[in-house]
Amino acid sequence: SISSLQHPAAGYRKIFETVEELEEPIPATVLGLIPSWLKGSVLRMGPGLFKVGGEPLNHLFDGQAMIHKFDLQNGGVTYHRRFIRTDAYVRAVTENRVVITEFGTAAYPDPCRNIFSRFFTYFRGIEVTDNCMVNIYPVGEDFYAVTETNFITKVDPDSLETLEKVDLCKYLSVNGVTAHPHTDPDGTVYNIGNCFGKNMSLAYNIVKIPPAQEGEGEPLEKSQVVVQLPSSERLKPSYVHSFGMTENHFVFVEQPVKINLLKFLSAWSFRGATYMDCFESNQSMGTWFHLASKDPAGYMSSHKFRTSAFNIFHHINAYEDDSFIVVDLCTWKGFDFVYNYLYLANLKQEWEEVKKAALRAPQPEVRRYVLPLDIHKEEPGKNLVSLSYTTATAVLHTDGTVWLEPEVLFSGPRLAFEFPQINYSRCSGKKYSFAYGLGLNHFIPDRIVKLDVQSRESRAWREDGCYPSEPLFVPTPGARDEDDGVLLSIVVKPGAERPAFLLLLDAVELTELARAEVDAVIPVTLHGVYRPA
Ligand SMILES: CCC[C@@H](CCO)COc1cccc([C@H](O)CCN)c1
Ligand SMILES: [Fe+2]
Repeated sequence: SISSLQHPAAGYRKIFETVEELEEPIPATVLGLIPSWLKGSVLRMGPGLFKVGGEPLNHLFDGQAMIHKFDLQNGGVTYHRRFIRTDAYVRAVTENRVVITEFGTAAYPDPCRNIFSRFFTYFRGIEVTDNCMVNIYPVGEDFYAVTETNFITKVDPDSLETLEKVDLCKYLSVNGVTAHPHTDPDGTVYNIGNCFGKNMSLAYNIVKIPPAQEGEGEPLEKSQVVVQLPSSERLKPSYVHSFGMTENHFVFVEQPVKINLLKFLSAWSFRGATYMDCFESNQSMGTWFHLASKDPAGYMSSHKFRTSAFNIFHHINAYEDDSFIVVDLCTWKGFDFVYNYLYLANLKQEWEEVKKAALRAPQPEVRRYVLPLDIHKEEPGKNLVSLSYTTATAVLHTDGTVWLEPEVLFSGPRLAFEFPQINYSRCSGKKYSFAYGLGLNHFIPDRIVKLDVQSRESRAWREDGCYPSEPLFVPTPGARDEDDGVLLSIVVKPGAERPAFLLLLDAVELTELARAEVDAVIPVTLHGVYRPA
């Protein structure tokens, strides 16, 4: 069965190894039939260089950013990839050492500098990284490759050339924004980010970038902070990876994984400090849910939702039903930071070791939380959720907080449904039925999963020795059904004659339509976007 997938050969190591960029796109060998309407590009970001100056980069999120593109047209497919010319990449390659501190790897002091200049470098803060290896998304007519800091990089989605490094601090008071923005049908882009501003009590800013107007210049010039949300702890804001957005509300889940600002903002980049060193777990707060109205934008301070501790990276979807907000999440139970288990040395161990390490990690679970909007006239102690189709509960306490208990939509021993995707243009912020995800088996990606969030049934695609990526859903033009479309995933099959392919699955049955094989290994990719031709 699916749950007993084993990887004794440890083929997964291959997706964490350095590859070279391509000078020109290469042709793919297509097996099967690509739907004639499927014309466009799959664009994905991930780490491509895992070693600098002979030294390994330590963490999954340290590798230097590489952009990947599969072009589909007239049934033919080509593959291209380039390193993004970030400061982090260019300076590392030029100086043959890690110059910019990455998420889990500290910059090496410049051996050529004398003791005095090294001493003063010691006292300047770390140069924030622009290593945009996490996602790529459109803002107006432009495409940006991003990480979660204040630097985003404009790229050419056809040639894959690096165009411009943009500092969001020029436009917004944020220290960074997530790699998971939401986009309205009109093209308005929303995001959330930490703001280590003046009094540090308003710690999370929701930002809005208006749609591109003809001849109106740079949409980023017109971006603005629309909501400020308070931090549960003044000097320790939570790490935020994504957020929820319904038709009328924003949902922010404040997790007990905190950024220690005294460490993060400290003047000195103390010996070999990295971003990972600045995290700590709050072992008592549990997890808080915050709501804000969208238009007019405003924080809803009287809605204080509390539940037990979990890590949250990816929201699946959120929507309003009656006077409730339904929030579907990929959670990891407990306050221990899941990223502690994502060091490359861990992920590249023998399979038995990988399984042992995952035993101690937070356990994954897809959960549905239901937040009541009307909580004033109710008496404490009663379950306020009256939606017929969910067992999630919400109980008002005498202190004015509302305690939430979830409904579990998917759970398996160290089997995560992660990197969730939906039919976004049709269902984002609305009641929906289907979520597609990457199945992580003790953190190793080895399945593509479809979850029916109504029936709680799931089905999976897998193949021996294959390691897929996050699946992107592309709706069939003019489709009637929500799941009428194609799933696109980059699959690595180490040792095969053509060791990587773009897999095209029918999204209804998860049956294979086609695969476009290339004579190249493709390292792990985190997130991406399908760009119709
Ligand atoms: C102390 C953490 C600071 C926050 C930014 C401040 O808002 C995260 O900063 C980074 C830095 C480097 C790579 C990343 C990756 O995006 C993570 C995984 N997606 C995040
Ligand atoms: Fe993510």
